[in-house]
Amino acid sequence: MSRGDWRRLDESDVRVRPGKGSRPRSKRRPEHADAERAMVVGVDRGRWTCALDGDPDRLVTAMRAREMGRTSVVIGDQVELVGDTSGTPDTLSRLVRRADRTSVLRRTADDTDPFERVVVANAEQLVIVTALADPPPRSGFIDRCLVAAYAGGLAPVLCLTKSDLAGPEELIATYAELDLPVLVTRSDEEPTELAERLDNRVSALVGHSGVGKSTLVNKLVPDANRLTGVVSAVGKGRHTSTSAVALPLPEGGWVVDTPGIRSFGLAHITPNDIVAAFPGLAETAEECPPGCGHRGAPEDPDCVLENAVTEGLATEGRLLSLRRLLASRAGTVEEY
Ligand SMILES: Nc1nc2c(ncn2[C@@H]2O[C@H](COP(=O)(O)OP(=O)(O)OP(=O)(O)O)[C@@H](O)[C@H]2O)c(=O)[nH]1
Ligand SMILES: [Zn+2]
Repeated sequence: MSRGDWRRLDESDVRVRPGKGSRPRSKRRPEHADAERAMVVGVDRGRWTCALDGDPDRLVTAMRAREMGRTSVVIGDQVELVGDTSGTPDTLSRLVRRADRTSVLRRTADDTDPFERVVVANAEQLVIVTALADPPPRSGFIDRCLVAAYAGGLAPVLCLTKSDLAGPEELIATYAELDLPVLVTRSDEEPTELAERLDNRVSALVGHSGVGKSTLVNKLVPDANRLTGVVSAVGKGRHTSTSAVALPLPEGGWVVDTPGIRSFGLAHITPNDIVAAFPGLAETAEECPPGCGHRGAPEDPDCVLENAVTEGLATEGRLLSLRRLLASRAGTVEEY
């Protein structure tokens, strides 16, 4: 493999296989039997802020050990630390291992980075924050978030803000066939239902600027501003507002704010990745010709997904919703 090919490999695909040959020979590193588990809650220029045992009161700053190679470490990753894990200012521990991920959220390639990167790992939910007005909702954005969630292994939740300005009925109807929990909030009321859904889970929040995401985060995490500073400062001074941080919820669990993410990387996602998140339709898709895009005529005239509807495995609306998502991945739906 050439150097260029290595760069193209997403680091999350690289598995460290601890075979006999790779066992460390030095007695000074006896497989890190004393390593402590932690969750990554902040990342800033080569320093990782980690919560030991996932405890927000035991934050430690770590640097990556050389043996980690190119393995990427992002917010939400479960890692193992050795060395000084006291968390005392100006101490650094060493990050020696990263667990396999249960979910991934990728941001798109852009001018500064030509590769799609995982930016949040292991989040259980993706909360798509959309204002009902000011700015107006864009179903293209919601659809692309849904695709990223389904393909990355996160359960999507739709949070509709600013319900004092417009009603949610139309959007609720649009997504009625997707088993998508929809929560409605407004800034003059407490987001109780949302707080319950986030309780004791790791959830990523995404939304455009101005939709009221900060307003929500401040209600969910009363100390959010100070904590953002603590988590992302990591002993290096300045706080970069574009890096994602995980903020601890008062009753347990974390919300990951993603200020730097404007769009998700969907280029690597195949139609089958999306269909797999649709029980009933996924089984029928196995009867489709190889490489089927599942969008029906004219793009995929031999697609047999309609059979799922005639056989009662899925409703017509559900199939249409799936096909709308497939189209949004293909980039034929208006971009946001
Ligand atoms: N009418 C109304 N306005 C709201 C509501 N929630 C937030 N706003 C207003 O909408 C504007 C944007 O809110 P923010 O919470 O800053 O939105 P954001 O999504 O974090 O935006 P950025 O900070 O730019 O990322 C502010 O002027 C808020 O006061 C709401 O429920 N109803
Ligand atoms: Zn098909």
